Amino acid sequence: MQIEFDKTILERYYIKDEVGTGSFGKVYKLQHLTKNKSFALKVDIRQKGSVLLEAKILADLQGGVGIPKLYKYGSTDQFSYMIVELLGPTLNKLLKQCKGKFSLATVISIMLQLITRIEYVHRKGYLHRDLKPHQVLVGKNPKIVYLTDFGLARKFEVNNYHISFQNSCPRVGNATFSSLNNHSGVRQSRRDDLESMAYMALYFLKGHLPWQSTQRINSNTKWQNIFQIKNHINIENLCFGCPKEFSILLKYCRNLKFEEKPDYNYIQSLFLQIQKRENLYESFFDWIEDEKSLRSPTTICEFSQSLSISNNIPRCSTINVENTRVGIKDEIKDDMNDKRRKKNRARTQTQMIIKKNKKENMLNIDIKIVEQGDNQLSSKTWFDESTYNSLDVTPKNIYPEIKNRKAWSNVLKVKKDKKICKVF
Ligand SMILES: Nc1ncnc2c1ncn2[C@@H]1O[C@H](COP(=O)(O)OP(=O)(O)OP(=O)(O)O)[C@@H](O)[C@H]1O
Repeated sequence: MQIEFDKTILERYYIKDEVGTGSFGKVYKLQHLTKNKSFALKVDIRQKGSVLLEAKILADLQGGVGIPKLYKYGSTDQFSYMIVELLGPTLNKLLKQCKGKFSLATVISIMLQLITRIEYVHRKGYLHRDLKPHQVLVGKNPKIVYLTDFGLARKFEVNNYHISFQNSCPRVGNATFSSLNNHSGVRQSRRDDLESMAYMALYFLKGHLPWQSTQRINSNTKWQNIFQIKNHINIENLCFGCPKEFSILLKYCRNLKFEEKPDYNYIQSLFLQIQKRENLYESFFDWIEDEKSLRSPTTICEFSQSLSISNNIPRCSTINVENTRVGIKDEIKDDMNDKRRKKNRARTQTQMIIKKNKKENMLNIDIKIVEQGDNQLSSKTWFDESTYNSLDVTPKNIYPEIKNRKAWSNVLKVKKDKKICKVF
């Protein structure tokens, strides 16, 4: 359908490009004729008034951080529309740009903001009911994420009364990120938004959810197939490879009662816990250019050594320990102010790959020191012999499962390019 835009909406604006399409309509970039200002125009071509309903909800939500500003809404003979703040790409688009996965630091930075957005919407008495990566967009400031598309949002609290429990309700929203209760026809409440949020966190970190399929099937079959997998998969298997807090979060969301107010601070604290433990940046986004360069590590040196072992090493495995603290020589430490020291530490990673060669009863240790981004101290200065000697790596860090310290009684020295690495 070709839209003839009404002059009364557009007398001061012109439409530049289409910036998105959804199931209810299209979104265009709108440019002011004289001022250098752009907006987004969301148009409901099916004339069902869904954009008007969304605009009214958005009007109620105005003032929250990460909630798009609403400028105007109304309808013409042909369509209803709203003019809102023009935002940047969706997280789904950014995920594709970042090769299908976000780093742990980025996932946490996103989730810390998203939980605040959801809490805000809930505080205003609304449920979003359709959370997915397409609905989260970055703003002009690419470090701020916005929650959008309130087309399916509804009140869960009217005159301070929580809506009543119901089952046999029609499913609402999208199947991939839907809560189990929504799949089963249970009326949505705050807990369902949070369960969707937990699936988003997993999706961002792993790049895929086990129930996602590229098969073209009708909507009903899709909902059913997804439910089958989502309902039967063990949470630990689903969260395999992610920090333990991801499974704790999902269990927490699934155990919330229908009317229960989620503990948003607790959820925040789970993510902050990971951030602290893994020594991650507080606000890190893979899609920001200079942060991208930080993500492409430069290998400074690699060592390999085989160690004869007679003890029982629990199992043959490869362990990649990232973000291990790397010691810095004292005089270099003195040169650095606190901020720089923190930055340098966060930008350096020691990766240790430990493989047990079962047949020969040998333990192969590969140590790789990588530096992320540029440092004021060049890698040559930084990684001299004494720096290697001060590597703060303990067997426990390297391989926590090794109980018998005898296996490590030998100090392992690895010589390569006249540099010495000492692993205690
Ligand atoms: N304010 C905005 N600024 C820039 N692009 C936007 C904005 N709002 C939406 N978009 C783009 O338009 C797309 C569709 O918008 P939206 O999700 O609001 O439409 P919808 O019809 O409700 O979609 P859905 O099928 O997801 O319910 C978004 O995925 C996004 O790419």
